[in-house]
Amino acid sequence: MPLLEMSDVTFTYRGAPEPSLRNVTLNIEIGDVVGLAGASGAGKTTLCLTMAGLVPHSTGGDLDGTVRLGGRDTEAGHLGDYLCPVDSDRALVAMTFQDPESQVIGMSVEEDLAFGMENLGLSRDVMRERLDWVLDFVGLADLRRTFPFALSGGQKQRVAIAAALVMQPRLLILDEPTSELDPQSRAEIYDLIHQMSQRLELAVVVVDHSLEDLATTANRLLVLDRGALVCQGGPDEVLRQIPLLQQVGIRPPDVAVIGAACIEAGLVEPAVGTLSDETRLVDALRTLP
Ligand SMILES: Nc1ncnc2c1ncn2[C@@H]1O[C@H](COP(=O)(O)OP(=O)(O)OP(=O)(O)O)[C@@H](O)[C@H]1O
Repeated sequence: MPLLEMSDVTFTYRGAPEPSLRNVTLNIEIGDVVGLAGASGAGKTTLCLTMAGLVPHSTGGDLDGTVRLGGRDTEAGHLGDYLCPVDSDRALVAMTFQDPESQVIGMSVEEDLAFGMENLGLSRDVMRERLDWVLDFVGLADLRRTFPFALSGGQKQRVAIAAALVMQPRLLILDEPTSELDPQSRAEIYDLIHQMSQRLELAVVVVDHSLEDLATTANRLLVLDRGALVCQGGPDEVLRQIPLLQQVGIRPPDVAVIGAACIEAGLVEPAVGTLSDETRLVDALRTLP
C-alpha cells in the first residue's frame, strides 16, 4: 500500500473562479524523494497542503477525488486523528512552509522543537533523546539555546526542518526550503535531504523552482502547470523532456493535452506521465497541424 495515494484530485478554494488543482493522480512510497516544480501560481503549495491533509480542512473549498494517507481517507474524521495517530510515536505527515519566519516562533530553538512533540504524547525522556538526535542531525547542536532573531536565514530554515523532522514523520513535505538561501546554504539543505533519504524511513516531497537543483537529490520529479501535473518521471527522463518540448515549441499545459491525444491515437505509450517515448512523441507532434 502506498504511503500517499491521490486519485483524480481537483480542488477549488472557496470563492475562487477556477480550480487550483486539476485531476491530479499520484502515489508516493516510503523511500521516495519527490521533487515538485512549476511556475509561480502553478499550485505547488496547494498540492503540498492537499498531500498533508490540510485541504480542505484548514483552507475551505471543494475537493473532488480521493487523498489517502497511510491508508486513510484524509477527508474523513478529525485531522489530528491521522496526523498524529494515538497508537504511534511518529506523525504521519509534517510540513514546513515557504516562510520559515512564520514557523520559528519566539522561543529558543530547543523550546521550539519541543512544542510539536508534545502533540505526540511522548515522555520527557524520549523528548529529550529526540531533541538531541534532531539537533545533531540538522547541525544545530551548538545553537539549541539561541533565539530566532540571532539566527541566519539558513539556520531558521534548518530549525523549521528540525521542527518537522523531530515528529519523525512518514511523509515530510518541504515547501521551497531553499528559496531565500545563497548557493552554499542551498547545497547544504539538499545534502541534508539526501542524508534523510539514506538514513531515515520516510518519504520526502521538496518544492523548488529549479528542476536542476531538485534532480540532484530526487528520485522522481513532478511538474505542475495551472494545477495540472504535466510531466512526471525519473529526473533524467523529465530533464530530457523539457528542452525537447521547447525544441518543438510546446509549453505546458499544451503538453498534457497533446500528449493525451497522442496516447489516445496510439502514437505513444501511456507508461510514465504523458510522455514515454520522446522520439515518437516529437515525430507525432511535428506531424500535427
Ligand atoms: N487561500 C486561497 N484562496 C483562493 N485562491 C488561492 C488561495 N491560495 C492560493 N490560491 C490560488 O491558487 C493558485 C495556486 O496557488 P499556490 O500558492 O498553490 O501556487 P504555487 O505554485 O505554490 O505558487 P508560488 O510558487 O508563487 O508559491 C493561484 O492561482 C492562487 O492565486
